[in-house]
Amino acid sequence: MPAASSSSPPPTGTGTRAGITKLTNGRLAINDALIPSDLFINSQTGKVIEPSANDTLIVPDITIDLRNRIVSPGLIDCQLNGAFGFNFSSFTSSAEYVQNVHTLNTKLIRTGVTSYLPTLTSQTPELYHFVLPHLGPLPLISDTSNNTSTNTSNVTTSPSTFNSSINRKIHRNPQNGSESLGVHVEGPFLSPFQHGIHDLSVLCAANSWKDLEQVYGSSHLSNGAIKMITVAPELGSITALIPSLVSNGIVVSLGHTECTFPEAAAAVGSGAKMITHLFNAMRPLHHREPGLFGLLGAPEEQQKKGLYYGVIADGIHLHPTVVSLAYNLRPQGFILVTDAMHLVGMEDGKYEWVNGGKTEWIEKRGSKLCIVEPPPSASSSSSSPTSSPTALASPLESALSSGTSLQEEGHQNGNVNGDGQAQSAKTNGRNKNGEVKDGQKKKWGGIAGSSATLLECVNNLLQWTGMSVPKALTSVTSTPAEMLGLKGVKGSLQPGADADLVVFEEVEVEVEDLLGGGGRVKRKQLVVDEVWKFGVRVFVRDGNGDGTDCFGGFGAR
Ligand SMILES: CC(=O)N[C@@H]1[C@@H](O)[C@H](O)[C@@H](COP(=O)(O)O)O[C@@H]1O
Repeated sequence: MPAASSSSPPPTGTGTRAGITKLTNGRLAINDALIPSDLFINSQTGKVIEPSANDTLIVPDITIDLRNRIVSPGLIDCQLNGAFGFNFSSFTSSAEYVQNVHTLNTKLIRTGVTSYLPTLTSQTPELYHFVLPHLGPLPLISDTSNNTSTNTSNVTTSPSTFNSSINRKIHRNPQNGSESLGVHVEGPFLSPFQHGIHDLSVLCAANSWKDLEQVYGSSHLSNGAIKMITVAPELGSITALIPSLVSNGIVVSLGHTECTFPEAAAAVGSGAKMITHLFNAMRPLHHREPGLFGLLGAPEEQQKKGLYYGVIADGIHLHPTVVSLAYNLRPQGFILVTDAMHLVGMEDGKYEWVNGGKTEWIEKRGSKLCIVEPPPSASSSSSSPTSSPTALASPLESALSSGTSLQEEGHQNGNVNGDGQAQSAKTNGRNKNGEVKDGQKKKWGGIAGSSATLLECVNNLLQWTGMSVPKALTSVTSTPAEMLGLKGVKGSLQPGADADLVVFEEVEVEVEDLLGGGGRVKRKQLVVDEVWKFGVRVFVRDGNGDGTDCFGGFGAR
């Protein structure tokens, strides 16, 4: 583990080095407050530590003056499809894939995101089987010394063979950059009437655990690789399968759905606790059939286990006042997510994307991403899966009482007439612009995820609402950690938590008062100055060094 080098100022403590750093003169973001306090961290254990043990004051190897800057737990993104040119659904070879994931991790951490859920839009079973072994809380390493996570041979074996051949170890290595907390599989058990830009041909319904195993591979449902699954609760028997998912440590999130309120409530009763990008890719709130939104109307005492919801505050997906409204529905469940695609950090232009069984194109114009027709030079090609994705038609079809294809008829209770009665999507499906919605046809021009970083979303929230910095930070630190069952481990500055930290400089800007009826207002914005992973400083913003070392080497001193 790296220790302070000779170029560091002399430690203020004495004795042998124990890998302890004292961050002093900082303001710690804890709950809703910024608390002036020292923070002690241990680079050997990678944890935040108590300033004293057995009544003996801990002697730090080094003390760093934070000059009144803000110390936050590292940010957590629960929905990240890719960034910096790489999408998690792009698989060529295992070696290349592992390298691409590593590169993404080392870049992502510079944005303040120290852990995240790599997210896969609806894909073919073959793709899940190939990529899931590489995306879990990795790196997984094998028992044999010459068979590391970068060894590609594992991946060509069946998932069960793969699982039994490895010894799961999580490297707490700061050099790995941002850390996967497990995969978020957003699909393919989603409504064809709220598919957004997901490929209709791979959507399906699950009627048994076997259907889930067929899609993801049985080992990935039980070995921690999958941490979250987004499902439409009205499809097939997925609601009955939620308890099994939960007992395997998987968070069930509801989204891309036409569900009614009773269907949503039944799913929560079965153990679902999250909503995927609230407002986007779901039927809008109807005052006589509130659908998924009805869950947020339940009194707090009925939400004993808590209900959480992701919100994309990129300035494209939702109007600022809708973000503010979403926050006020249940602040303790509000989680900012990016839903970012590989176009984050890229120039404007058209980029390929593996969408289910096809190669498609996304165009970036400014911060907006849209799915577009392929450029004339490119042909929309099949990704040549080794077995046909139509094999999934059987669970999908058997989900329908009439045996009618979902793509033809839609969810029978999925839409609501003027009296709030559920009715066929075919007769009443309308999009939010009031236009008749067609669940079957690809809508060129549809929003295709975001190109925002999580910090940009935090800064938007600060700018639009004027809420306090620590409050905004809980939506990307302690709240997602709690939702993932990692309270006190991630997203926390309490002793015992992983010392994943971001040091922020706070700047004040004057912006248009979007929610207050015009005029100009002063708002706080955050800039990443430093990032620490497992107690080791891995990034320092250019020109912002304080003379002490940046051990990880991802950023300038
Ligand atoms: C990666 C992904 O699937 N992202 C969804 C997208 O599918 C959907 O089209 C969009 C807008 O949804 P809306 O038109 O319902 O607001 O939201 C998200 O970007």
